[in-house]
Amino acid sequence: MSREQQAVARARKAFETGRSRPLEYRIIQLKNLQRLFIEREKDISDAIKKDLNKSEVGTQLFETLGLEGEINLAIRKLKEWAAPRPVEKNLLTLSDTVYIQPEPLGLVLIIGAWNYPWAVTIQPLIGAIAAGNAAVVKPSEVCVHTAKVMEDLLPLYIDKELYPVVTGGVAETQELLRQRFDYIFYTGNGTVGKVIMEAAAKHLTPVTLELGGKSPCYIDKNCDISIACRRITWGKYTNCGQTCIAPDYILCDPSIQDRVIEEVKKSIKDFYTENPKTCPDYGRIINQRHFKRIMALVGDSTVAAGGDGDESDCFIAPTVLRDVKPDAKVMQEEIFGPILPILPVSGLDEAIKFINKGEKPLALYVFSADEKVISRMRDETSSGGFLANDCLVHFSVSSLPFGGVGNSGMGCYHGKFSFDQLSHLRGCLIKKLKMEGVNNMRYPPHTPKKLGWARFFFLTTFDLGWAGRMLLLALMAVVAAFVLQVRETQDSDRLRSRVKNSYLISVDQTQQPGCRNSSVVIKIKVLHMHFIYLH
Ligand SMILES: NC(=O)c1ccc[n+]([C@@H]2O[C@H](COP(=O)([O-])OP(=O)(O)OC[C@H]3O[C@@H](n4cnc5c(N)ncnc54)[C@H](O)[C@@H]3O)[C@@H](O)[C@H]2O)c1
Ligand SMILES: CC(C)=CCC/C(C)=C/CC/C(C)=C/C=O
Repeated sequence: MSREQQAVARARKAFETGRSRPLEYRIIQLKNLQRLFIEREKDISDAIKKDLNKSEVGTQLFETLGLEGEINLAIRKLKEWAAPRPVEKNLLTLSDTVYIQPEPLGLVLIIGAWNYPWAVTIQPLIGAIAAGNAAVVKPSEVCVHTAKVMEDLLPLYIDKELYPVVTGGVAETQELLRQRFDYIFYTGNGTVGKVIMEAAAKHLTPVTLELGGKSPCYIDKNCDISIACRRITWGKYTNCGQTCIAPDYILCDPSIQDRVIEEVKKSIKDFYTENPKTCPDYGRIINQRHFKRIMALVGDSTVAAGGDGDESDCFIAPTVLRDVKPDAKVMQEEIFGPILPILPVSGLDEAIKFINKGEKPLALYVFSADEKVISRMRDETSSGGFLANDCLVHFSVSSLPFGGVGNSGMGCYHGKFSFDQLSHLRGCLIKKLKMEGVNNMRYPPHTPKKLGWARFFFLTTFDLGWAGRMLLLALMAVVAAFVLQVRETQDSDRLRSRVKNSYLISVDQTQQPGCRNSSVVIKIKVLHMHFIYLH
């Protein structure tokens, strides 16, 4: 058996023991993971410094802080998320117990990317643990030092059989992909995303694909350009542009292009000093392959700021390109580096048209003081996430689903969305072996009269509204009081047992059953009614 097969087999066996299921066990694992981030902060940031030249504070701000928040949330909410979720009922199931019971999927494969190696690998793991699964964790081999730290540290803190770390590159990942999983959660580029989906299809394994793409950023004339550019500069050059939701390019009116360039340059200086190369908060390109790829994108456009690089140090200066044409090299792929092209457009209409010609992006940014501009941009385009007047911060909001649409991915996570994504939401209906008469309408022989009853029971909906619900509650209270009184005052055992067990809905229809639009009078004689949920 290969190393990958062994890890998968062990994790599957551990899942089958059932120990990942109790909520207490999940919470212990989450707390242990929390402890890892507190106790091993230095190991984590030293490795990321070597991989991506992120500062210690930067690593906490962009990677571990969010993870700690997600762990806290999962611990606090787990009981609520994992509890049965009562649902509305129809007439036919009024006396049944009807609910959604989240259950673990089984064994999950998590394949992480290199650009935020902890955030994008451990955040799905938090969801997998919370949902009661086992999970094989495959960090990106591109972050050599971080992958090693993850491989060394995770088994010291969390159940190493349930949540093994498998390191390696393409060959190892493909060996993993030949195994059977119950879910695959992949973060990375779309080309590999297709490889993942193909492998998953062989076992009918469902997938989440967290991909990337070109996230547009429209700056309206009607906005505070200085503030807009400060926020865009932060969103673009954080982690040297290697952020899945970084604003990829700017669309703006030609009349504000010069001002935008000046303001971006000013913010670059404010954030990263006159010499970003020596600034501890300015990152590096992950490797020389990506360095060459990014530098080659600049060639056929006009540089307005930066443009220089040092291959030996994987340094590329924060760069702005002006008057960029849609067919320029930099517009043909996700940049994933510190290059910010500006494409002049005549206004909102042209910006929307341009965005809609491309693939659906992971994020879409609009800067405007005009709410109508923001609404039009939102309503006339599609993207994984949508932000007005800021960049990136939606990633930090656990109550928002994070994920792509179309070419930018499928599925979503964060907070409860991670829990739901990695759970099976099992529909449950618990009936009693009583009231068999009600079922006659569905048993042969099928007749038009029975169909009429079935129509009524299936199609009648309770759209009571707030006042109606209050009225029904009051009615139930009266009924309950009546039942109690009956129980107290009637001595007869015979009568008492009849009251306890009877539950009758009698229906008088003013027209023949089977006719549409029949007006219906329902007389409810309820003596023992069990509502799990009254929405
Ligand atoms: N949506 C998100 O949340 C998100 C987050 C981070 C990055 N991204 C996107 O990821 C991309 C950058 O990541 P990347 O793809 O360069 O990361 P990467 O090279 O680290 O690859 C990601 C994972 O895929 C595996 N892999 C690579 N080639 C493979 C193959 N041929 N077969 C099987 N597995 C293979 C790697 O081992 C790695 O674990 C960008 O497009 C970025 O936008 C998206
Ligand atoms: C610090 C605040 C407010 C937000 C963090 C935004 C950010 C840069 C998150 C990282 C997003 C991420 C993992 C992207 C993947 O490529």
